[in-house]
Amino acid sequence: MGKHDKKTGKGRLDKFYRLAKEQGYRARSAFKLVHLNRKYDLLSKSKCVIDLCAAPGGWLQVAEKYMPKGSLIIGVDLNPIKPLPHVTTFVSDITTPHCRQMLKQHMHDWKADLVMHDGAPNVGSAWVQDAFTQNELVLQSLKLATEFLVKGGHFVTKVFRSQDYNSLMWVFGQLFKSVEATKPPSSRNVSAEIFVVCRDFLAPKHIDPKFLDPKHVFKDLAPLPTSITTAPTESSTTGEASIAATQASTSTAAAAAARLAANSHAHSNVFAPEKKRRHRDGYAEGDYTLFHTASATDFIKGMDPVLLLGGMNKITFDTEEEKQWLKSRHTTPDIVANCNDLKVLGKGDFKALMKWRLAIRLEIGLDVKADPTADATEEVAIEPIDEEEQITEDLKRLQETKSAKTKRERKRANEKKAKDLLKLQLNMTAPEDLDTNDLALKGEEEIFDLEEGEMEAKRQGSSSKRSLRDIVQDADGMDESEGSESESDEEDEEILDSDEEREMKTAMLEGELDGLYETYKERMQERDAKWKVKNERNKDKNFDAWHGIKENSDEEGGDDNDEEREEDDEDEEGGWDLLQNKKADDQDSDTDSDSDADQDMDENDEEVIPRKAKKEKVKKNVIFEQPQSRRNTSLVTSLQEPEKRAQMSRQAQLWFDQSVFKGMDDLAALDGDEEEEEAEEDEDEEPTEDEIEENDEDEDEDVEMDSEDEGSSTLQDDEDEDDFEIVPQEEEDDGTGWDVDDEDQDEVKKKIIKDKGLLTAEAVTLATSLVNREITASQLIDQGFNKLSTFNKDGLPSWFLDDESKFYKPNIPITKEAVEALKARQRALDARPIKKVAEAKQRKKFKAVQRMEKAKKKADDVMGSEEMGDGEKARQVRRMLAKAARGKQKAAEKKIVVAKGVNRGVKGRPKGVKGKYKIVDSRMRKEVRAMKRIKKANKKR
Ligand SMILES: C[S@@+](CC[C@H](N)C(=O)[O-])C[C@H]1O[C@@H](n2cnc3c(N)ncnc32)[C@H](O)[C@@H]1O
Repeated sequence: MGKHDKKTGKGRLDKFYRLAKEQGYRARSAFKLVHLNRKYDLLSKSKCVIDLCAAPGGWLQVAEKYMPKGSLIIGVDLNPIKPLPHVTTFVSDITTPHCRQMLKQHMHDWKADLVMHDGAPNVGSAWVQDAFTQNELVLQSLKLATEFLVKGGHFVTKVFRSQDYNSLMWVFGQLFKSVEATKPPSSRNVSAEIFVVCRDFLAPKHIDPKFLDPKHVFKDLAPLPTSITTAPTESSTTGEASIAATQASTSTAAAAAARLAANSHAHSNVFAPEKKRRHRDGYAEGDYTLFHTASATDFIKGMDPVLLLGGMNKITFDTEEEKQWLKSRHTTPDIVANCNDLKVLGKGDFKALMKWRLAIRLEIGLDVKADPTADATEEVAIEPIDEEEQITEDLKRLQETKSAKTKRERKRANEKKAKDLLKLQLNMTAPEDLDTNDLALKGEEEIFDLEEGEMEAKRQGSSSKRSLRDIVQDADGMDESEGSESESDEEDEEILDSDEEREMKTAMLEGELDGLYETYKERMQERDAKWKVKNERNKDKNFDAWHGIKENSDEEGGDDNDEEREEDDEDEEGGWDLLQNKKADDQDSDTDSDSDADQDMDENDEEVIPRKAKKEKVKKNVIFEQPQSRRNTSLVTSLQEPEKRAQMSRQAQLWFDQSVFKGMDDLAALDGDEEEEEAEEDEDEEPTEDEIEENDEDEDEDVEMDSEDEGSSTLQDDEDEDDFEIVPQEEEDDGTGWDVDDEDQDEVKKKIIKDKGLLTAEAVTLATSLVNREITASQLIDQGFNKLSTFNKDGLPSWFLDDESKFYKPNIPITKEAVEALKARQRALDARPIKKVAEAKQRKKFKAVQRMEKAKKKADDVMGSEEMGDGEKARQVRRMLAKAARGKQKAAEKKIVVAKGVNRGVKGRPKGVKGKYKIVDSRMRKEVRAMKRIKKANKKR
């Protein structure tokens, strides 16, 4: 623990500290005398100087330096002063007669021209000597000065500003002609010290001793106690003896406490010790010491330990009891050190002292440790409540928990739904993968029924992951079991296990899912124009230009196309259409039973429903509630509705579900022509029963049909049926196909490659390997026959095929070089605006031709001239042609240099300007600009 922080306040090692070091002074305070001497010229005329409180001898050094040679310089201090040349020093207390004696001895009846006093209670090692206050010291030094000063001599003293400062000044004024207080620049601002320079000692014959008696000069000065004791605390249980002792010192303690209380910094000194405070108000009244001690008893038993810590310098352990505390286990060496020097403590140290105080107080029984458990018991004491209140409380709590749980679950479900929807939109999942709950997105009826199904499935303890088909089947079973418990299990199994049933339901669900997928596609299409492009690309059955020639050869291609068509047909039949067919079959076969069932159903709504009839009813429930008029119609008709509805947006569904639209079966009728057409197209896409039959019959023929005819073949049928004039569509060709036998196709592709070059990295890679003979054409063709070229799409749903088309394609090797080459070309293309470049080129070319024409004419003239010789003519013509070929050189730009300031009027090339230049005057430039502005403004008018 250092006494001062070397970076702040008093401890700051400032420039005078360094200067003193540099100049060999023993203390930085030497500069104070240097400055005083500079101001008052005290030393040069002095032959004898007494320095009171001179250690370590800085002032003595200065005196020796500035005083005339052979002067008598005497220094006295409590501390010994290292010998200095031409300086006499001795150790003494200036307040004692010994000092006076010694001075007399050294002065040999001489009188001093200057008495200096720079004394202060020692803040270093001599704390014990701090019995004197600063001003007492001053008065003592003045006393010695009056004794040893010559008439007209000077007295310089250090004073600390306080309420007694004026008294001191008055006394000085009585004894000296001139008294001046000053603060030399070397005196730190943080210090309250000032220097009083008393010049021209009057040397009165008789000086009233009262002038130099502190008791009279400092009238209100109360004798300062060395120990300050505060009144005992109420809780204190000290013995009678200590009370008596305390009472004895009460008067002095009260005075001291009052002084301490006046010092408003005391508390802040403890709570924020890092903040150095100035004593702006000077010293507390009657307190002229800088060092205060307090006994440990005061601290431990006192009422305001913080005030004590903030105002005192030291805590002492003098009494027996206090010495016992030193032996306590709580009194660590740190605590002792802290007590020794309170002024240097930090917040942590003060805290530690306060803790220590508490511990000692507990030890000696001044305080009683509070029982935390007792307090706690008191705090948590709850008044008994009656049973009813208890129940209400419990219920409330339960409700809160339940609602929180429901909220959480709902939130989770919503999040899941949103995620699944997103997945579906991003094509990351198939509608099939969705939870039945997610079908809420597709239509109300479906939600209701399928959720019911799933719930029932759960109830029955079926496996957690079940397909929709299972759920629907279970739903069937459920209703049956609900409707008639008397039905035998065997019968149930008969129904559920029926292959026909299963197939039908599978087909139905697949149909639904296809429908949903179509809706999704439409939504995507609406939203994203790019999707359309992608979709169109995906429609390309050849995948890409590199699928091989299999699909493009006439024979194979024909087959393949037919296959595709068949696949398409089957796709169309798959799911929804298949379901329709099956249903039609069912209808044929089960007409009687169905009609019976229908009848039964109509008649006995509430009664036990016969098996078949119930089954039918369940089916309807699963799909959606139909209007009465439609109930008796076939399932084919009934299932068309959900698809149509599924194609509607959810908002539209809600809209048309309003009562106003009830009875309007054909919602398409409400839409515009466009939608009608769409509906018709849909119908086209979904062949009716008859069409399917016809298609089946014509299957063989179809297989043999050309690819060109294929598009129209089915359409032709439609045409017959629907009286539509179907314009056979040209086969879509984006030029990426690879039909080697097709002359025209080949031409088209060649043209594209010629115009645009190879457009894909795969193409460039393959072309490069062909050119470099790394692969032959036949090898390339052979590679076309791979597992990917026989992609069997039978029975695969369209969403799957769409998805597959993205990834199910041959992996054509791509080289880095090919990619780089393409990129470079693209960059080059991007870099130039093609049209403008072409135009510029043409212009350039045209001008060059014109120049050459001109040159030719001139050359003719030259050749025709008779004045020139052949050699000269040849030279002339060569030069002219060369000039024409070179074209007009751009005239070198002229630099405009504005001459400003001193450069105005300077002639010749300006500094640092190369090439052609023109010097202009700034005024001229301004004028020209102004003219232009005016011209422009006039034009506007
Ligand atoms: C700030 S120092 C003086 C520095 C000195 N002027 C110098 O330039 O080296 C104050 C000195 O006063 C001394 N002092 C304090 N009380 C004293 C006393 N009663 N008698 C003698 N010297 C005393 C201290 O010992 C201390 O050395």
